[in-house]
Amino acid sequence: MIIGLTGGIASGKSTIANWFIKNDYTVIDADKSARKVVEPGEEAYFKIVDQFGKDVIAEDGTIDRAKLGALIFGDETERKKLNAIIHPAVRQDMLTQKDEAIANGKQTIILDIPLLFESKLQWMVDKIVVVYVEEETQRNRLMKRNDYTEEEANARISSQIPLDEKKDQADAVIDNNGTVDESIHQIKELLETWQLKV
Ligand SMILES: CC(C)(COP(=O)(O)OP(=O)(O)OC[C@H]1O[C@@H](n2cnc3c(N)ncnc32)[C@H](O)[C@@H]1O)[C@@H](O)C(=O)NCCC(=O)NCCS
Ligand SMILES: Nc1ncnc2c1ncn2[C@@H]1O[C@H](COP(=O)(O)OP(=O)(O)OP(=O)(O)O)[C@@H](O)[C@H]1O
Repeated sequence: MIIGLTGGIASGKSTIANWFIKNDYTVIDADKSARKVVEPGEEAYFKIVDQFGKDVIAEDGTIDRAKLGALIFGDETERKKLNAIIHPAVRQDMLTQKDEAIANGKQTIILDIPLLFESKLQWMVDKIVVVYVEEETQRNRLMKRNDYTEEEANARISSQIPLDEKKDQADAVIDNNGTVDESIHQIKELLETWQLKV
């Protein structure tokens, strides 16, 4: 079964995904693919420099993620331009990894895709799990993790579909407002219900 693991920025997807990885499940991570496809020399790298200028190149030649983030979060037009460059490459990379996992006999494959709903990728998965937190908790965790100001956190949160809306479209919801242990308990219940084998 192909599971789409989604949620919002800092809602706890990686925390849940790490539990799956520790328990030998196959997890394919869209954020990781998004980093890989913009490495120097990749097609998307050149397109980004063409589109956003040389200012977004860091001293070591890689894309300066903080600079690019400052340009696109809070500006929908710029964000759409970046998405149009990166998303097709990310999708292709994830599909390749998924096919490899299937060829290797994996029973359950978890696609960790933050923008599953925004990018309308429901077709890629059999079931959707949303990692949910209330917006205040999300903002606080994001500010703490990334050392963002409230304004920086809000720009990122408001560039995504609200978690309340995503929750309503999920096949299952992990409520991550409580402790990590409480969330893990919910995953274990889900594994039982859906009979998910490694
Ligand atoms: C703008 C970039 C360079 C900022 O990098 P940074 O290291 O600060 O953030 P990181 O990549 O770790 O993303 C953190 C989270 O931000 C959110 N996010 C990232 N990109 C976007 C976007 N285009 N729209 C809405 N939310 C986004 C996601 O929840 C993601 O998990 C980077 O996020 C990026 O390249 N974004 C475009 C690609 C993309 O959409 N990635 C998300 C999954 S495919
Ligand atoms: N149940 C929890 N209790 C307290 N802190 C938590 C909990 N779950 C996650 N966190 C913390 O909140 C932050 C965000 O979690 P995590 O990195 O897993 O989110 P994410 O959804 O993967 O984020 P992103 O989309 O930005 O990659 C991290 O600092 C993490 O340690």
